[in-house]
Amino acid sequence: MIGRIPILDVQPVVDCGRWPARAVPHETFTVSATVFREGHEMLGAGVVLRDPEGHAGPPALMHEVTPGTDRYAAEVTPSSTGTWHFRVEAWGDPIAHWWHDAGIKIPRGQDTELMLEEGARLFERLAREVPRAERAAVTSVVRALRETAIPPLMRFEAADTAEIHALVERHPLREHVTVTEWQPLLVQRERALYGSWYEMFPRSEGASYDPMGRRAPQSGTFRSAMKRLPAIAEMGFDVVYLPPIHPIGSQFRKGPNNTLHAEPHDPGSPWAIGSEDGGHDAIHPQLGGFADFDAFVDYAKNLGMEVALDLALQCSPDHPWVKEHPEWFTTRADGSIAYAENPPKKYQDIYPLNFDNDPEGIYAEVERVVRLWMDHGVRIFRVDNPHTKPVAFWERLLASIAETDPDVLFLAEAFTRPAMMHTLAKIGFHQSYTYFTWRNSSQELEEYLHELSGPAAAYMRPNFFVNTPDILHEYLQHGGPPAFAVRAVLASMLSPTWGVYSGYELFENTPVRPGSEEYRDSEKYQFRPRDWEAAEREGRSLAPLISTLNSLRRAHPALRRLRNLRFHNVDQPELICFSKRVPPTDGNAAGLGDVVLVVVNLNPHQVREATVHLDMPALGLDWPEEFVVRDELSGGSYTWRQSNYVRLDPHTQSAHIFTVSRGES
Ligand SMILES: O=P(O)(O)O[C@H]1O[C@H](CO)[C@@H](O[C@H]2O[C@H](CO)[C@@H](O)[C@H](O)[C@H]2O)[C@H](O)[C@H]1O
Repeated sequence: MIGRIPILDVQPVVDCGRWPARAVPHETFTVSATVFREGHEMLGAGVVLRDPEGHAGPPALMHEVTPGTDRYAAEVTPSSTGTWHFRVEAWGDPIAHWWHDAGIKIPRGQDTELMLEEGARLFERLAREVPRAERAAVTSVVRALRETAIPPLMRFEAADTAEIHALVERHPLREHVTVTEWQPLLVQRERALYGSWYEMFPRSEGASYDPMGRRAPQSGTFRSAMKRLPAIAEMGFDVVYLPPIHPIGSQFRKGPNNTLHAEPHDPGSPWAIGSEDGGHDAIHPQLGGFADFDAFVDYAKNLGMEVALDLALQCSPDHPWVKEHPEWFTTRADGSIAYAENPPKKYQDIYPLNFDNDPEGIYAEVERVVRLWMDHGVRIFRVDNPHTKPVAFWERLLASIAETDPDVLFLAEAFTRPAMMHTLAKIGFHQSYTYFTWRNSSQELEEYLHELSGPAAAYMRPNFFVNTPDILHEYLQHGGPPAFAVRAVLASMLSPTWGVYSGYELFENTPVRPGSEEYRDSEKYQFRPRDWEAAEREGRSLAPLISTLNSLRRAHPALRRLRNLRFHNVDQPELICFSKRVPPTDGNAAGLGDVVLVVVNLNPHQVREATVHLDMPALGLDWPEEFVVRDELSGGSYTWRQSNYVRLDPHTQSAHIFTVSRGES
């Protein structure tokens, strides 16, 4: 049944409530619904949040988003992790109705005494419902409405003050209260939404590699890779993500630059998991043992970082599962097993698992493997190609892990069609890789970010990697250091979670061949030691900018959110302008809260100038106001207004990152 006051189309509700909407603690989000009623009686609506212990808070009053649309909205903020619920309540609002009618009739002398007495009775009812401390204010309104010695308009005005409106807003007199179903809201730890990721191959750190091939290369180890961790922490990263660390197969091992022939000393792709040394539950002997891995994880933790591990469910032909469980693979008519593919890419060094041959056996083994790494301190998994495995498998695995360990997070690396990407997020993946690397123009970025920060943000959280070992976009290949700076600013300011694959800070930009997005001499197939210190010493490093970006993200709560992203108009297509704001939480209505405003020249070669036209309310400002912007990259301060001139030269500074205040410049 529809209910006394119709409430329709409640948002955010994911697939009719089949899966919960998501948030992190203290993340404010909007609940909206279409609410209306018969006739011209007035109504009120509110959102009630119920915490994981079952305590429901007072309704957050909803307001009509645009007059005449019947679409109401309120912002709510869960305070802790766990399974919350929310519902929308609507009610007839007789006092609002009386205010409206009395405000028209009394000044005109129509039904004056009748209207005043009806008002007095409504406030009498209200006096019985408000908390004791507020009662006196209400009864004084009742007395004033009945004070016949005073002119009627003054009696009405006594009931129409800002204080009384605020009191009624806090404690509305509600009739015909109608409620929706409780809708699920899963509140997960902050890192599910916000974090800075750094991808590194531990085998490259401390490796020796002679490009002339005179000496056999030597792998780095967890112990040598640990030496790199302080510099990563120094750049402000929160998560160190390691590609697979397991033994690597030798059959069909790939050689340098993805060739199909490997010399005996070639290390192979880390994603070709499994050899006689073990499979997904083992560590590559060249990296060290479990004690070394544990030491790496502990050291990262001491530096304030978490270690994320790759979960790539595939096997080299030498993986123990191939011998022990031949039924887990698809055998062809000639007895062979087809290699894996993600068309047009060919992975000749690995076999895919067939999840339908022994679903229970594979499930049990994968859960065992995941829990084993969890026991070694891994609380984040980057899942390789989840879209090539059954969705139901992931839903079961992620639910089972969440039941015992809700802090364990999974990032989906699924570059595929929207239906699959969105569904993986809905069924439990905490984060998703995105198409950010391929969105470079202002129009592409705005359209894509509208999608990600709009309704999809209720269940899908983007991770904006600027590059990966597989993706060196042509913008980086041809744009020089300014292109690297631009993309780092965009990723770190647009998305609460962003990531960098090592070498980015050294502006590595050589593709294996023209037109390819693969790196030349890719670390996927060979060791790649780098001289980080020399690069920094000689000013050939983006590390200082990355540190600044990450420290701004830590200092500004607005940057740790997604749903608060707003774009502003610029009269030059190669400039983009956007802002993020978190309003004040201390009730200081005059304060702006935390506001960051970013302007970027997307052209890495040429100066661009433009006028930026700001959406002032999005910044918490009135249209005619002047305000102060401080550029956190250059240190300069300017007085700005709604329209402002901007000039950005990629060879000196491609972006302004402004913090906004009403203070002095
Ligand atoms: O298929 P994607 O583009 O999403 O890439 C991911 O998965 C690949 C397969 O695991 C992985 O590819 C790398 O490992 C393969 C197996 O060893 C190898 O054949 C490929 O040449 C190598 O690129 C890719 O790195 C990963 O991001």
